[in-house]
Amino acid sequence: MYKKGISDNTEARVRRETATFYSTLSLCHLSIYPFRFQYLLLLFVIIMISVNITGHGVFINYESSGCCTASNTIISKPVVFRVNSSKDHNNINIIHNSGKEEEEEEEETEKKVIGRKMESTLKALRDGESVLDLSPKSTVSGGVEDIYGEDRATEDQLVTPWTFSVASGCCLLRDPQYNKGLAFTEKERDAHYLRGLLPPTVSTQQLQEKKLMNSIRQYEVPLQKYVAMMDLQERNKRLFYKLLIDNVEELLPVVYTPTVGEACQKYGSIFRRPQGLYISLKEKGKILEVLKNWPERSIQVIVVTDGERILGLGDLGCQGMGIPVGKLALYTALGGVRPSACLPVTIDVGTNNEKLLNDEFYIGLRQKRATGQEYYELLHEFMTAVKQNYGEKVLVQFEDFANHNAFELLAKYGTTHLVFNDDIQGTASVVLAGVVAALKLIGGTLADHTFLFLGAGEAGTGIAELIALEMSKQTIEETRKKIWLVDSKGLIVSSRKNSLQHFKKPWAHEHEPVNTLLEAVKAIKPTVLIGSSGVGRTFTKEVVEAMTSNNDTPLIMALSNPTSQSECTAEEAYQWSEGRAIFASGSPFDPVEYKGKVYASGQANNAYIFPGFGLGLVISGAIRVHDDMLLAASEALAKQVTEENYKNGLIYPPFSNIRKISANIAASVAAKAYELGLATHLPRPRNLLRCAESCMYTPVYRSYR
Ligand SMILES: NC(=O)C1=CN([C@@H]2O[C@H](COP(=O)(O)OP(=O)(O)OC[C@H]3O[C@@H](n4cnc5c(N)ncnc54)[C@H](OP(=O)(O)O)[C@@H]3O)[C@@H](O)[C@H]2O)C=CC1
Ligand SMILES: CC(=O)C(=O)O
Ligand SMILES: [Mg+2]
Repeated sequence: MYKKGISDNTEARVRRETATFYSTLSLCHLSIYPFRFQYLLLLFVIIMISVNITGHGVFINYESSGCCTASNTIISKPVVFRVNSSKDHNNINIIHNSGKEEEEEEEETEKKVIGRKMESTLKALRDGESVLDLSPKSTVSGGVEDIYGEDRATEDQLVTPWTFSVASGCCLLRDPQYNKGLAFTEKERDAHYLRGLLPPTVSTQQLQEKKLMNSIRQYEVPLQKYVAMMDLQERNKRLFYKLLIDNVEELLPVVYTPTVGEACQKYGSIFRRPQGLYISLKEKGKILEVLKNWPERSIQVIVVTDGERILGLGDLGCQGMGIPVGKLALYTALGGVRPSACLPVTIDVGTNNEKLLNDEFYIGLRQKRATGQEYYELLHEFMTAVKQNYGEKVLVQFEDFANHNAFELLAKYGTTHLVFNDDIQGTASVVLAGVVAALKLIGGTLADHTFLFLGAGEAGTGIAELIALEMSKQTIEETRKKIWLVDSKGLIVSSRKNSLQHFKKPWAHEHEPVNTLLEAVKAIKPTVLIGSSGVGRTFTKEVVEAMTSNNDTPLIMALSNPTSQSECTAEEAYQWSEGRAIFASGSPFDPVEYKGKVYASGQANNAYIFPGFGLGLVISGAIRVHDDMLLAASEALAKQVTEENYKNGLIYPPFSNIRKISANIAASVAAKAYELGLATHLPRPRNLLRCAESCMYTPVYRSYR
């Protein structure tokens, strides 16, 4: 209903916005003020045209467009504010279309009132104070506070700071952003033409949550739970995020690894409605237009995959979409980035997965993967269009690309865009945090330990590099010597140097060739063993026993996802090490009982890092990612591990605290961005932690007038 075209020219945009405006407001309860409405409508259309014609680039979508009728913020005519909440709080440009002298005085008063409200809110933001009005009285349909509530707190783009309209009737019930289902009050049912469309009961969000959790728990098959959660996300976003936040430990394995892996494998069959943008070779030359088809304008985080290395499941082509969708759900639930600022993207250049190519339900391009120039041209067009459409500060997270492209894309766009590779950098940060935390249990400093990796790809070499960087208070070449990696051809040693991919070369140390992991463990005698091969059950009994015979407390991290690809299970790690191993894994395992003692293992997953990391970039307005920010995130995470966690053998804090953890990570990342001169939201808020907390999206229902 809101999408009327994809053309980017001014005329089409005005047409589209005008149509949007009509269709939205025609559903509102504006008939109470018929006169005013027509007058406002006319003024609004004039503003839209003048603003577009004058090239101010103002683009108001249905969500942020509004009228004053439902508001008590004393605005009697449309005024469009250009606000940069970060750079210059006093510099609020007001673009209006008055020209009527008799209204000027009234307008001046309005501007002052709104200006004062905005200034106080911005000052609160700057000082790191809460700007949230989470009282049940807060409204969607009116009030400057709403605009600067957590939904908009991280924005520095154009806003209309009074009301934004919400559709009525069936349209409202079908709009997942505003739908509250049975929780619409009697008053709202009257005001928004919902009478008869809902059964008489008025529910609370808490009761809805209880009911849904009950029904999700009835499903025994994880994929059914996944589909139920996706259904909810498409029906009622606030309830979806409330469930996810309040039941994070239970639902993370449903919307994320391991279940998301199975969902991607079967995505063709379970696909219902688009959850993100599909950009295929067919869209070459038109990617900017495709981006404009997405209903949200104010995007802050994009997670993009080309589907070639989905978890440890290999090439799933276009069906990899489940990954960006899942990662962004975590950006919101765990990191507080508002859902409308998140955009999942799948780049479809074909697939080399024969099974999918022959699957009649496959949803992607039915061709072999494009490579070389064709591939890089499409990616380049995408990266250029992203910056053009969303600006310099949109974060692009590369996810689950194969390593032959991942390193190159990161290096290429790291200097021109705000990019982050979760598999290389996020994983490195979370593992470094775990290792640093584990030092309390296994003793020594980082430099005292010897590391052996099974898997020398994105995750393996990314982690190795960050550990080396952390230690490189000495020289990095020296510290690298304590880190060894095994790939599918055995231990990476200097005699293999000529045939190695570039990212493996720094790890080719002097040593005779070693073919197997077990031989490598015996030869290198690592104190820390990290699995990032994507191949399950490779930490065999012999390997774990060899680690245990060399170390009192071996640190064993089986990072590969999903659970089927984990290098060993928690049960195996504790049994084979006779309860001595400190164990963490990429996908979660239930606690294990061994000889009367219960062992709870940690989840070494980049989900601890990327949501808070991204939030830190957003609140500081960072324009580039720097390795020191990864170290800062890692340190912030390690600091969240409590004595009690250590006592239980845990090297990560529980996910149930993830919002607090993310806020701390965000504050540290933002602090580093300011320190490095990479932040653009100036002046720097005095209290970054409070600022981060204030900006986090909270999915409680708003009341609508
Ligand atoms: N827990 C977490 O947060 C994360 C977990 N992961 C998981 O880590 C795994 C790997 O990801 P990533 O590094 O990006 O993948 P890559 O494809 O980049 O790397 C895989 C590496 O494993 C090696 N390998 C494959 N099979 C074997 C084998 N049988 N024996 C020894 N080495 C082998 C490959 O060797 P070669 O180069 O010779 O082919 C390659 O070096 C995946 O399962 C992924 O889900 C990834 C990111 C985050
Ligand atoms: C967790 C993650 O990013 C991966 O397994 O690829
Ligand atoms: Mg990944």
